[in-house]
Amino acid sequence: MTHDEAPHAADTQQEPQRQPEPTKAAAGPVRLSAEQVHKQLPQGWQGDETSIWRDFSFEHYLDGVRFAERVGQQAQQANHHPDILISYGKVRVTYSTHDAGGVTALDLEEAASIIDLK
Ligand SMILES: C[C@H](O)[C@H](O)[C@H]1CNC2=NC(N)=NC(=O)C2=N1
Repeated sequence: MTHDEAPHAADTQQEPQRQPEPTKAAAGPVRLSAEQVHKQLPQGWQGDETSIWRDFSFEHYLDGVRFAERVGQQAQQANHHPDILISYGKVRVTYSTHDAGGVTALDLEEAASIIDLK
């Protein structure tokens, strides 16, 4: 081997063994920013990056109870469960995605849909 054929340092370094990319677990719903939530709030809803909520008014207490039952049935179907506060003449429904620690598209979708249950 002549002098100018001496191996360069780079030639002797082994390429680092690239580790295979770990398979990513299925990504859960993505937590939205306060601005994203504000822009996408369905009509009648209010909230921030931690949760969204809406008050539904009822003439009779039991109408609110029955509405809450319908919301609960849909929540079970969707596997996405809001907090439901039943008061006299009013039901407050609050959505957040526990698994994401904030508001996600799931919350916005469910919120937009439950007006049809009134
Ligand atoms: C295991 C079960 O599917 C999860 O805990 C579901 C159930 N319902 C849920 N409801 C809400 N609001 N947020 C969640 O993250 C959630 N996760």
